[in-house]
Formats: sequence, structure tokens, C-alpha cells
Amino acid sequence: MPSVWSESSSELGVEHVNANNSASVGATIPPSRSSSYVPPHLRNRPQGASTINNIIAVSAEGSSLGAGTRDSGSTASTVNRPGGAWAARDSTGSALPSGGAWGGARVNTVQPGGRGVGVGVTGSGWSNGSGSAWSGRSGWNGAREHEKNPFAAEEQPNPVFDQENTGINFDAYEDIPVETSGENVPPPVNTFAEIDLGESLNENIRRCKYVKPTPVQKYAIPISLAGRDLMACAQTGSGKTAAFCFPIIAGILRSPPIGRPRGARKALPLALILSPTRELSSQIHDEAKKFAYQTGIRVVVAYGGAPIHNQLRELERGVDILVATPGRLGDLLERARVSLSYIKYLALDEADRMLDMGFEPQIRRIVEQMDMPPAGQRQTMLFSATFPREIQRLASDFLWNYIFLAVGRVGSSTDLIVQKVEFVQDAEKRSMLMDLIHAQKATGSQSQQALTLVFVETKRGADALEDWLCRMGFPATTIHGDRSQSEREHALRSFRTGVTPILVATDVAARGLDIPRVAHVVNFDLPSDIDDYVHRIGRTGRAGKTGLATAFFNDKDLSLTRPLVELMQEANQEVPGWLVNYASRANYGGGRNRRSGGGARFGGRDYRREGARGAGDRYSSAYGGSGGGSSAWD
Ligand SMILES: Nc1ncnc2c1ncn2[C@@H]1O[C@H](COP(=O)(O)OP(=O)(O)OP(=O)(O)O)[C@@H](O)[C@H]1O
Repeated sequence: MPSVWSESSSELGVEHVNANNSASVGATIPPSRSSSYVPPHLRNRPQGASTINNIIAVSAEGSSLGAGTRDSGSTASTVNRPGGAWAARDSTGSALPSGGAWGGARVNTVQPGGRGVGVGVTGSGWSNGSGSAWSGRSGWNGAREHEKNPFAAEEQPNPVFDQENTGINFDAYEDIPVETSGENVPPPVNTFAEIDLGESLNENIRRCKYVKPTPVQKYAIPISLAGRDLMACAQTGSGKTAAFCFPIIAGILRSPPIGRPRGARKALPLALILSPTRELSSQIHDEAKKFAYQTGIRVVVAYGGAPIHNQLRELERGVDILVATPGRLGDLLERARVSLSYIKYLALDEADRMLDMGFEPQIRRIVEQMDMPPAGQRQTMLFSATFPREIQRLASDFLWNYIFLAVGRVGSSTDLIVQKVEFVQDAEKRSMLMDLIHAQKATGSQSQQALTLVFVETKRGADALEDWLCRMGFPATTIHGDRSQSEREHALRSFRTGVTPILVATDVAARGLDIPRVAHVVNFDLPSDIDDYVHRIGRTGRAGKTGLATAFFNDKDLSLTRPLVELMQEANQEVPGWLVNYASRANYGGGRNRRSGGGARFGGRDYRREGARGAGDRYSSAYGGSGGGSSAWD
């Protein structure tokens, strides 16, 4: 246990839960009267309305539900609470960490079916002490009334926005092969109504105009709500953000109150969402705020390049869900302004990127060497569109008896993204780009709102191309690592709003960014890794909409040839004959960062499966959420 926590536990005056006494499944502990914490969903409610009606305990298999009452004692076990000050359980039935009392012991709630043990609260909620955990600071109860409506812009009559959401082609998702593996996989759902997400979250889903769950949501949400760890691989633009945000929000709302100490200078989030770039963290923060609107859950973002003081102020006001980049979070941890000791939910978006060579040490430090509860005592969710086998193996260190979920790529494996490859020498690339832009204009596909995203290899190359485009009369801007954060944000805003409908970017914009109306992705320089290509082209053709991706290929890209041809063939794309010829000449390798071998090239299959052929019912596959079928990657 790192000393940082040993110090902080006494500093914060938190008393210890005896982990060894916290083994019973589905148990719940009444909050101590001395705790003044009010759970987010009950803040601002009249005191009289706070009686627990129903506690739902999910069995170890994550399937059968049992009901009890808070007072019945039938499902409850006791936690030894020295001093009796407070103790709480998380929604997975695990005792919550309290001041380093774990002594490294794993809470023994694990049963053969895995750790899928949940305690949910329905009905009118908990009886509480008075006040709120944040009282004495700015007062979140009051703040909630003044919570900025994140839907404000969208609720204005706006034909563009409305059209975007009704334009989602859900049929494109129905035939997608889905593969799950792991023990006792909870069944998928077909509608949001089948899942008890709570009224306030349901209301926000309606506000988002999400009519039904996408396939990754159909599977991932029930799995996560059952308390299981998850490694999920689903195509770009298929709704992974909601797939990890909904269970986190619902889980916090369902959980018994947690007695976080008052007045602590350290922020004590319950959930941590890590992503590799500032812009992606900012986007996830915006989305999570929509989903958590008026639930009382506070979502705070922390990323580098932006003034830390503002972020510290936000953190001081209280945080339930912290969205962060690893670098800035490391800084906050070093300054002892954040403690991870209360983390119940950990989500890594773009998880393969987070665990590759660049980020892995930082992530290990945050997850394994600070005060975060270990796997098994928190719930961990890893999401990406790509998951190379080696990274899966690394990632399994962070997971406990997890379920692997692979949903066939919607965006890049179907004709939603039309992929074209042109042979272009470096010297010809600019005029080729010009031709494409002119052609788009001529065919009308570059309508006023259609946006073009151009990927280049280097920051200098990005600046030079942007400058040239502007000189040619095409409004363009650029985003890359040498620009200041305010320049990056300005560029993205200007692109999003169509003021500069061409954005020249390095890989900093390759992952996760959800920019409506990106009609065309141009790989002016191809990446050397096929996974990077998948993420780049995935900036178009999102949420069931169609898109176009054009790649400029020449001799320098030889190592990418075979994986590119295979990817295109798999996605039923027309592959030029010359490219097939190149592929037959090229050495297999696929670039600087080749992380997976042949066969399960894209890591879409559970790596555990490779040593476990014939493991019977541990693995199953289906199509788009129901029935049987073949594996996603067979
Ligand atoms: N159930 C749904 N119904 C309608 N739209 C949805 C639904 N779920 C998500 N979306 C929308 O789909 C778009 C893509 O979602 P999201 O950004 O979460 O994709 P992603 O899978 O994380 O993509 P990437 O791999 O590129 O990060 C977003 O605009 C989101 O609002």
C-alpha cells in the first residue's frame, strides 16, 4: 500500500472497514447516522421520502434477482466497523476501501460465477443523515439547481441536430456478429426499457434521442450492471461511450451512500474514466454530463494544457466521476489533490492505446501503485475498436474474471465507410487532394456542412498543408501536439461548426473524436499501423451514417499493404488490383507497432480463447443481440 494512502487515511479521518468480514454476497450495510453523505439521487429530496423499498441482489451468476428489504436482514451481512463511524458496500457487494485497511487482502465475495454480485436500490431510496458530503464547500445541492443544461443548444428547434439522430441506420447494426466469452455472461437486452437504469438517466437518454441501444450497449450495459469486469471491442462510432457511462452512472445512483469525509482537500471520485487525449477526455466529459444531468452526480474533467487551478477548483467542489488524461491525473495524484481510494469504477477508453508502450507505465502507476482498490474490489471496463492480442494480455492484469465482448466493426467492416486507395507519389499528393476537394464540390457531396479530415504524419507537415490549403482558398485549420491547448480547442470548434470545413491533423485526432458531418477522411500520409488506420477512418461513418475514406498510397507504405488489403476485403470493399499485387510482394509485418500476428489480426477475439479451444459454454456468439451464429472474427 503506498504511503500516500497510509498518510491520507488518518489525515482524512476515515475509519477502516474490516475487509475480512465483508464477504457475503449481495449484502448491504445501512449507512451510519453519523455519516452526513446524501447520495446523488436523493439530494434535494424531502427527508420523509427516503425509505428503502427494495434491495435487489444479483446472484453470483449475475442472472437471478432476489429482493429483500433493508431491514429484513435476509440478504445483508455485517461489516466490522471499528468505531462504527461508517461503512458501505459498493454495488458489486464488495466492501469499499477505507483508509488502507485492506492489507492487500482481496474481498472474498468472488464465487464461481465471477464477481457478478450487485446490490441495487430501487424505490424511494435511502434514509440519510442531514446535509451533503459537499456541504461546507460550495454546496452541491444548490449547485444542482443551477446546473447548466447540457442539452440547451440541442433543445432549440434545430433541423440539423434532429436530422442527425433520426438518421441513424440501426438496421446496419442488426447483422453484426457478436462474440462473448468468459464465465456466466449476463444476457443482452434489446431495449433500454429492459434495463433498470433509473428514471433520471432514462430521461437523459430520451433527451439524447437514443431510441434503442446499439449492439455494444445491448451487451455491455447488462454485463457491467451485473458488476462484471469487461474488455469490449466494438467498431468506431458504435456508442461505446454510453456503454461505459450508463452503468457507471446507474451504479452510483443505485449504490448505498458512501461516507466520504467532509471538507477534505483531496478529491475522492467514485469513478475514473481515462482516455489518451485531451480532446477525447473533454468530449467524454461533455457526454457524461449529459447522461448525468440532474442526477446529482458530479462529473469533472482534468487534462493537461489547460490551467490546473480551474480544474482544482472544480475538484474541490466535489467529484463523483473524474474524466482524465493520464498525465494530468498523475500530476494531481502527486500533488495529493486526488485520492483514488474510493474508486469503484475504472473505465479505460481507447484501452489498447492506453496500454501500449507509450502510456502503459503511467497507467500501471495510476492503477497499481497508488491507492486505487485492486481488481476484484473495483469494477474495470476496457473499451476500444481495436484490441491486439498482446495488449489484451497486458490488460488482463487490470481485470478480474472478466467478460470479453467483440462486436463486429460497424463503421469499417460494412459499406458504411467506402474505402478507396489511390497510388500517389509524395510530390503529387497536394494536387490529388485538390482534385478530391473539387470533385466533392462538383458532385455536391461536399455540402455546406460536410467536413473533411486530412491525416498527415508530422506536425510540420500539418502546418505546411494547412498553410497551402488556405493559400489555395480552402478554409482549413490544423490540430497537432505542437499547438497550444487553446489553439487545439479553437481549431476543433472551428472545424465542428464548419467555419473551417477542412481539418489537417496528426494522430492526436485519430481516436475517439465524434464530430458529426465528417463526410470524408483523407489519409494524405498513411499510418504504419493498421489499427491507426482503423481509428482514423472511423472519424467518418459513425452511428450508422455513411462516410468516405481515401488513402494516398505509395512505395513507402509497403509494410501496410497486406493488412490493408485484408481489412478492405473483410469490409467488402473494392480492392484495386495493383494493391493486391503489392500485397503479394510485401513482407507481412504491418508497421512500426505491429502488435498482433496473422489470424486474429485485429485482436477481435479473446486472447484467452487461443489456449482454451473446446472450453464448452464459456464462449458464445450471436448476431446483433440475439440468437446464435458464428463468431465475429471466424
Ligand atoms: N443508442 C444510441 N442511439 C443513437 N445514437 C447513439 C446511441 N449511442 C451512441 N450514439 C451516438 O453515436 C455516436 C458515436 O458514439 P461514440 O462516440 O460513443 O462511439 P465510439 O464507439 O466510442 O467510437 P470510437 O471508437 O470512435 O471512440 C455519438 O454521436 C453518440 O451520441
